[in-house]
Amino acid sequence: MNIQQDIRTQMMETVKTVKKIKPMAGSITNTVTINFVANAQLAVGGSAAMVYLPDEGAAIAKAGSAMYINVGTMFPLYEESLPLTAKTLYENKKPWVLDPAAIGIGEMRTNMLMRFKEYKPSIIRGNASEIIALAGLWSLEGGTGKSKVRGVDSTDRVCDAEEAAAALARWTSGAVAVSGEVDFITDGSMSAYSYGGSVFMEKITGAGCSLGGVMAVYSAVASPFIAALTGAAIYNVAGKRAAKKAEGPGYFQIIFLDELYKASAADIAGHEFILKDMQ
Ligand SMILES: Nc1ncnc2c1ncn2[C@@H]1O[C@H](COP(=O)(O)OP(=O)(O)O)[C@@H](O)[C@H]1O
Ligand SMILES: Cc1ncsc1CCOP(=O)(O)O
Ligand SMILES: [Mg+2]
Repeated sequence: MNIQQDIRTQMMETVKTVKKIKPMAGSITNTVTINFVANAQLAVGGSAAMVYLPDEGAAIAKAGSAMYINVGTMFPLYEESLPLTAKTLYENKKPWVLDPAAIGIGEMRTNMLMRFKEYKPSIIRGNASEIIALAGLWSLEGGTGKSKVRGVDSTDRVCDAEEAAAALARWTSGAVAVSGEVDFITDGSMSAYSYGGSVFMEKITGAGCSLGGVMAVYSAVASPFIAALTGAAIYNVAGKRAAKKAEGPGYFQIIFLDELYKASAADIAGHEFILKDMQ
């Protein structure tokens, strides 16, 4: 079996296993898109639990199979919740996904993201500007000191974030997914470009956040690279199909959840992605 086929088989297994065993991936995520994240996790077959308090973060980190942390909206409480939860995940060897949403805004978000460096998230998912800024904050190659994130949006191209993504993945020994028109996923040695989706995904809030939540669900049953690539692929498939039925972002968001629910291992069999060896 060639490597592309082997990876595709692992992605298909990941989709099937999640639907079968319904792994629970808890979240501490932003208040803007929290409902959409939970719905997306349920749509692919996972189980969701959103928490805020420090002891709940630590408890759900231990009880769940994986976890999702997104720093999109900060509250004073998180100064305690976030490091404690990340530390618990790291010490208990639980896979976890970090979305450095809105990196660059405010001192507390910067401090929290700096603390996560030692707790090595299994998957880091962000748009190009967020990935470049996180690599900069962690003093890794490809990063820049000055964030070009515009609020939560990217002003960089995915291709400009490849070096930063690979450096972050090598630091964590995990995977990094850079989202955009074409998604780039890397574990620092093997990389993939995943195609599909829709421009409507830029016109709704939470496409990126919910993708991170879904990657957390997949990380419960697969390696970081396979989990991240499977998440990107299933979003590419569902987004492309939803766009054929929608005339605007409102209906797109609804129909996208239906397409996410319907997307199957068989759809991964026909999904377009290209592998690239980074070494
Ligand atoms: N122009 C586009 N065409 C197709 N898919 C897109 C486009 N922009 C974003 N996406 C998809 O939307 C999802 C979220 O990506 P993105 O918008 O980059 O994240 P964020 O919302 O965090 O900025 C990903 O699945 C990505 O593939
Ligand atoms: C608009 C906004 N503001 C703070 S968090 C957030 C949600 C961002 O969601 P996404 O990055 O998935 O579009
Ligand atoms: Mg985002």
